[in-house]
Amino acid sequence: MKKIRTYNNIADKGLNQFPTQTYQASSDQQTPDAILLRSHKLHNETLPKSVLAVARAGAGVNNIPVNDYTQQGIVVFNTPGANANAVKELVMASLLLSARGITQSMNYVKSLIDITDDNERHQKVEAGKKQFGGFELQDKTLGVVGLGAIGAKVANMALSLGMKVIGYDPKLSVEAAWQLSSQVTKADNLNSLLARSDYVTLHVPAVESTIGFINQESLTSVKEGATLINLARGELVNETDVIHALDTGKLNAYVADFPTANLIKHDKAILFPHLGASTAEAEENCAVMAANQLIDFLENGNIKNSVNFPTINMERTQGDRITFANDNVPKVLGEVLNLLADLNINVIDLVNKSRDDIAYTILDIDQTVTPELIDKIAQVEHVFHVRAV
Ligand SMILES: NC(=O)c1ccc[n+]([C@@H]2O[C@H](COP(=O)([O-])OP(=O)(O)OC[C@H]3O[C@@H](n4cnc5c(N)ncnc54)[C@H](O)[C@@H]3O)[C@@H](O)[C@H]2O)c1
Ligand SMILES: O=C(O)CC[C@@H](O)C(=O)O
Repeated sequence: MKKIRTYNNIADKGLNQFPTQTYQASSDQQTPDAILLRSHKLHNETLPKSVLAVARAGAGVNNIPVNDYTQQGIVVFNTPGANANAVKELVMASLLLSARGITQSMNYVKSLIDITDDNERHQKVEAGKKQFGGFELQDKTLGVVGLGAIGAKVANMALSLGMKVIGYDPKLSVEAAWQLSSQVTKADNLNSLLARSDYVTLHVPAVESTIGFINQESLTSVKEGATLINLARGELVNETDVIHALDTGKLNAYVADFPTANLIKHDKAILFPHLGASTAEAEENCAVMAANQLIDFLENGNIKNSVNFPTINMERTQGDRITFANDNVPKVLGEVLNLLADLNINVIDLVNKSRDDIAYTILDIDQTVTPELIDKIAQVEHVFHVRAV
């Protein structure tokens, strides 16, 4: 029986991917083979030694100490693109909420609750609406920072709203570039995008180079009265500097998915409770993708959509399977193959892939894998994880 420890609310459709005859998936598993989670922070937790993999049902993995896990041979997965449409639609709402004073005007209407006279209400409605006059999005410029799964969808959506779109992504993958309309103008750097955009939306991961990258310095480039939308991660902005920009009018509004005490107090902050991926569809997409990636890894050793291990796949045909991970240095695979040859074990099939400092191998052999054989491979220099699959 394989065991999956869950954190957060994982969609049933995802949990149902685990066959009940062979898997137990619940929040109280003490010796799990894998972890399935959403935003729960793992930084201050010690994982049981039994854990082989951690799957994030979502995009961002900044709640997971990926580097530590890599050293322990724990494979970390995410679910690229599975919630991108949900976030894109909340960006569309963010644009409209900030352009049209929608929340403030709705609050105004609610304040008329005690008026019973239809004429009086009508007069208040007509007189009050001038406070909430807004702007149209058409012909305005949206700057999209990060053109991955979400950013590309946002850029294309904004074009269909009649906006001009500028994008900035110095690490744009070929796959992501294919998703992007040719009408998106490329900015050479962040400041050039900020200087030309009426609305700026952030769609980058929270990593060393992006944490706090919206700060006093970058905000000086921002167009006077622009709106900043941040449904990516709170850590991307220096909160004090953003609040100062709101106070001085440099920023017209800050729309964010990450409320803090200071932002909640601010009239120009429009805040959601980390709602970007909270649609039934996105939650199911993420949970199903994460569960299936875990199943394929636990049952076959295959790796798809990992953020720390190479992508690797070998179909199962015959024989017993071993997988091992090692430091990406010469001769390790050769030594393992020599060891097998010395034991008169024939290799039926083999795939070896590497990523940065890690190499990972799937081997099918013509004999039963014994604990002794696993021990012998584990003793080969630079091998740090071996498993009979
Ligand atoms: N609010 C939510 O619920 C929610 C939901 C999904 C994702 N997110 C956040 O959004 C982020 C992006 O998600 P995604 O699915 O588009 O990820 P993605 O990996 O598909 O795209 C991220 C893009 O950012 C680019 N990038 C990296 N550093 C950059 C930099 N310094 N400047 C410009 N571009 C840079 C990458 O090249 C990549 O194309 C996630 O990491 C996560 O933090 C939030
Ligand atoms: O699980 C969620 O609700 C949020 C997920 C989101 O932050 C992500 O990075 O994909």
